[in-house]
Amino acid sequence: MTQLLETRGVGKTFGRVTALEQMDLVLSQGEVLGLVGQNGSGKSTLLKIIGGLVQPSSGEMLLHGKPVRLRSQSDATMHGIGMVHQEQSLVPNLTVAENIFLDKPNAAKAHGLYRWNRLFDAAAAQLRKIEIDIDPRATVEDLRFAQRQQVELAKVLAVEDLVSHPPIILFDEPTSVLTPDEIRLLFRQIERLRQTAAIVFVSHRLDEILHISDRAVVMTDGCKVADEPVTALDRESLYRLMVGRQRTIRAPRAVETRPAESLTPRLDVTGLSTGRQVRPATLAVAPGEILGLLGVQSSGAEEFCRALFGAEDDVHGTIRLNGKQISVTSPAAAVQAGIGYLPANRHVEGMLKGRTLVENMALTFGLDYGHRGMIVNRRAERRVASEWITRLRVKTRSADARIDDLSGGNQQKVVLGKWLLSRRLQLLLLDHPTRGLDPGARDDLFAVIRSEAAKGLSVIFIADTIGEVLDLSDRVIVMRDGAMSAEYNLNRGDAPSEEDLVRAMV
Ligand SMILES: Nc1ncnc2c1ncn2[C@@H]1O[C@H](COP(=O)(O)OP(=O)(O)OP(=O)(O)O)[C@@H](O)[C@H]1O
Repeated sequence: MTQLLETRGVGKTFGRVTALEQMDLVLSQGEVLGLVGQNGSGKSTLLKIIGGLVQPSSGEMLLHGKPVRLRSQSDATMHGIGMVHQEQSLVPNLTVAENIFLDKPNAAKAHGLYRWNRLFDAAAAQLRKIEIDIDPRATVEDLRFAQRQQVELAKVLAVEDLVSHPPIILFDEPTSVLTPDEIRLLFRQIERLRQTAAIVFVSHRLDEILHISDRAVVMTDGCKVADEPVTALDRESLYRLMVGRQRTIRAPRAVETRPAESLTPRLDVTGLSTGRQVRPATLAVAPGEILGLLGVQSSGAEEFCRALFGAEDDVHGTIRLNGKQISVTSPAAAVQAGIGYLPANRHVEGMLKGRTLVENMALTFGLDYGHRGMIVNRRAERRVASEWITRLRVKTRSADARIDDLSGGNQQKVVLGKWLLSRRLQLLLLDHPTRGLDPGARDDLFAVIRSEAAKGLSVIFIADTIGEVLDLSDRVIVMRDGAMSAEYNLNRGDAPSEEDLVRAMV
């Protein structure tokens, strides 16, 4: 196999934080390298260095055997290195075609100006290449999230046609926001690319790593701790290498530990509908119950949760919390009533950028720890935030670090902590809470949710996978086309097969 890229002793420090240490890695043409590691272990940093976005603090990189210094992302692009980011990198008010060629300075241009027809034709060819039917003239902000993700892929894969040598394509957790169909399409592209390119694929889903990769590299605290062909690995051994401990298998919750049904429901919803996607729904959730919602995208599950949080327009129906009717006209009203919501898109809705971990965590319920009326007790806030930072194993140098400086998965934990530290929280709505979490962190999160539920917190959660729903929930409701299509009470012994659930979903 031809060696395309080599990193020799590459390291990166951010102030006092060492993100990457002495990384030696070889990438060859025709191979898919699966990169795994706990949240904050340095995977994104390594990818960003290879992709030209971050400059290493030490070590060197060789491309086709020659030392190279990549000064920017477009420098990397011109060397045939493309990267699909965890967050989308498109410019919303430009067309699809402009976005695809934005970082390719000379494409479809004459005297520095676009030749529009040529640009649109070239973009159409790139979209066709990856079997995507999107108008290259459309403005990106008018596209749905999933379509934007596809444009992102087209943009990156356009580097194939830019260089005469084999490209290097980096995927940083590409599947966490994709539906199963979109993942299949992505994997088809990776199989096609495998013929010519070298690929690095980061995912927290170990099954995906084992399925698509030839080799797996495991990182811990910025160091490479294993580099093995996937044929020598299975789910368990990969988990152990990553997390450093064996998986704890959940003991089934005994039925009698569940709250009696005669209790006033924590949440009682009658005829709740939203103008666009949810048809009138009636449901009750008991105190301490964990209800899993399953559905394909556009099933209405997300909108249902957002409606409960006052974040949807045109909501009808009645919502009772602990028997009392409440009017959830805005997220502020929902918070006031004791309802929390972890959004799937934490970067847009969940996080205060530029602020510290404590500020983010104390944002909503800081006043719970105030004394003498409205005066906030900063010391108490800090103490409680620090307790949750420890409990959720957030990897940070300090509670006063800026949230921006944390890895994606650790940011997710902070946004969740913001709700969990509340003393008044009655109902927590979790929209894809495990997105971006490594498998160990996911198990930790489930343990925390179970323990809070045992203390009485009611939880409704939308999971990434059927396995997660079955793992965490007491009861599962499947939604299809805005209505509830099936219900299974796992604590009462219902044991739906994956096939049952999929049938109810589609
Ligand atoms: N710009 C930055 N400033 C300060 N620290 C940073 C910065 N970027 C990353 N770090 C730190 O470097 C370490 C590695 O982060 P990185 O994002 O590479 O982890 P990761 O393995 O990709 O994590 P995740 O799985 O959560 O995405 C973390 O401790 C993170 O806080």
